[in-house]
Amino acid sequence: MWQGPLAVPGGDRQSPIDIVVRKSVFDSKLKPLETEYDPQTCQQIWNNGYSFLVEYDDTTDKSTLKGGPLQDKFRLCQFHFHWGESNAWGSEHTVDRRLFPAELHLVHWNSDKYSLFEEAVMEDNGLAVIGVFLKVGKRHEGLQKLVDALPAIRHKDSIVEFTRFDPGCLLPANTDDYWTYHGSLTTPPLTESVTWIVMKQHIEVSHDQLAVFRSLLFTSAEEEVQKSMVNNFRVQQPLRGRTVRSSFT
Ligand SMILES: CN(C)c1nnc([C@H](N)S(N)(=O)=O)s1
Ligand SMILES: [Zn+2]
Repeated sequence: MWQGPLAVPGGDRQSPIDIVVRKSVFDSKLKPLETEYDPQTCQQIWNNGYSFLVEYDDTTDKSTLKGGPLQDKFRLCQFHFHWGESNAWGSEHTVDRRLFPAELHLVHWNSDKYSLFEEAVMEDNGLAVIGVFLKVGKRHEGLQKLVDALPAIRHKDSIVEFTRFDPGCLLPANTDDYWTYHGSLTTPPLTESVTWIVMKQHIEVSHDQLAVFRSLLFTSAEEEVQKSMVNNFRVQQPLRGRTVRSSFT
């Protein structure tokens, strides 16, 4: 799995973490999430050599997240996944040390306070990422359009147009129950600017759909040795005294 700098100098709010359920603190002030995603803002899907990203037009407040633990409105800029080479592991966060085969991240930035992602990524309250665990089970009909696009971006730096995709179809039925804590991006620049919102309820995808994720490559078309894009997750980081709050008892 991707390690990168094991620790960020002075980093005391790194992600991902293990969510110890019995140590999470119920907070009745936590509101339900409010997502408003416009499928028309979906632009392209590309392989960045770590994962594959579906990118949205974030020049206006058309696809937004508010509510939950957030005080401001956040704009969706992209979503991506982390997964393992086997169904036994692959997620970045764990729940009482339980690993899931994959994890979806929907990345948003604070458009009430900042005018660009690049600005927001440096600020404490700059980003909000929704994490959703994936389990292997029945086929996810909404995911299939995305799975069908993956062979076209097999290699690092390949990109294709990808439009009219509603990321809301990837959220679990129940988005009221979540854990939230202050952490960081899990790939470089690892900046400690993320309010994490990890869904309690997972979504199901089929074994075959997940197998297509694993057919992607870390390597570009020019490289002699092709490496399967698997285990693109960071290991859990120390909690360093942080409290994980829950929106449910
Ligand atoms: C620059 N952006 C949007 C990101 N940088 N790192 C990201 C990580 N993949 S994660 N897992 O969202 O922290 S997302
Ligand atoms: Zn991620």
